[in-house]
Amino acid sequence: MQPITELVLASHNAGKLKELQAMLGKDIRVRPVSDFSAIEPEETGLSFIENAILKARHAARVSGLPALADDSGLAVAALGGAPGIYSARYADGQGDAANNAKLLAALQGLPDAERDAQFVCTLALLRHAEDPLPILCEGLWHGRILHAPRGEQGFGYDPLFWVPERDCSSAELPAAEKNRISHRAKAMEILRRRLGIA
Ligand SMILES: O=c1nc[nH]c2c1ncn2[C@H]1C[C@H](O)[C@@H](COP(=O)(O)OP(=O)(O)OP(=O)(O)O)O1
Ligand SMILES: [Mg+2]
Repeated sequence: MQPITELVLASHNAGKLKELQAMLGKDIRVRPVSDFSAIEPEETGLSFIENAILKARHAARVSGLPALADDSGLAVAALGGAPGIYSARYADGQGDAANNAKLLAALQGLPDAERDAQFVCTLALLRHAEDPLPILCEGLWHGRILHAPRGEQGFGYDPLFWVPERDCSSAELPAAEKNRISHRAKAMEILRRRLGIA
């Protein structure tokens, strides 16, 4: 396989872009898809990986570059895996604070033992828009949903996600530490191996 030296990151999420850039930027020249197009493709897939592929395909098409997409979310056991692939749209597009408030309300009164959750990250890398064999990677990060937000780092659901192996919320982890142990870090480790830049 031809080595990849430049790629487009198929995300419009600033927090995610920052993490992906920090994880890849030293080895590969990365550019956000917003350099090429402001259009966000509709995430019509029924799985993380389908949505990752359709975002990467769109970015490859508008940029002419290899494209990496991340489709991720939070799966809460007590909610049957919700919000899952709908994590970004959980509170109907009103943003992170509304998503977090809705999640806290949905779990109100549940004890810690019933608040298990995992972050899911899927990555899809397409060498070009018609790539018939995308590189697909996934990473999971187990934790628990807090009763109130904690911490200022990160983005999305980080203030509500308790990280048992560090005894803090994921919004209390320094960025470099989150980037070593998160769902995204685990998926990225697999990708790096596949690309031969491990
Ligand atoms: O490390 C994380 N820490 C906190 N929250 C996270 C994380 N990783 C994903 N999440 C949440 C954010 C969003 O509610 C959803 C992803 O939705 P997802 O569609 O993949 O991304 P998005 O719409 O924000 O940006 P884009 O699709 O342009 O990449 O999961
Ligand atoms: Mg999205």
